[in-house]
Amino acid sequence: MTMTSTSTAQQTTATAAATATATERTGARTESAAELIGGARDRIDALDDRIIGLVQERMAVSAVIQEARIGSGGRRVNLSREMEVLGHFRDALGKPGTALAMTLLELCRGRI
Ligand SMILES: O=C(O)C(=O)C[C@]1(C(=O)O)C=C[C@@H](O)C=C1
Repeated sequence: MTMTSTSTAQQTTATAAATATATERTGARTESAAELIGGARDRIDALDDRIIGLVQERMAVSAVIQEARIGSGGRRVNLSREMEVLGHFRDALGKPGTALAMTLLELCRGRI
């Protein structure tokens, strides 16, 4: 055997190492599944960046409303409006939607 040739045993070992790497990276047992998962994770990361940007935009708009209300002599919190927001998310996403909306409201106006 020359120094540059690769035995079947070495190839098998290399393939096993590649599969182990895919499993370590993604939990998948095949390289093709790991590639699909890697691409989908990139899409999720991009979606999460957009969601974070939308949450930050919502916080800024909410602050404008709260400052106008407080500046006019009113209170920061408007519970009837918060019930509408909670209902909107619950109708769209069910019970976890309510929890998500509560977290959004907490981010936008702090804890009551
Ligand atoms: O819609 C309002 O009046 C707001 O002040 C915005 C907002 C919200 O972030 O959705 C924040 C605080 C209020 O308690 C209710 C709702």
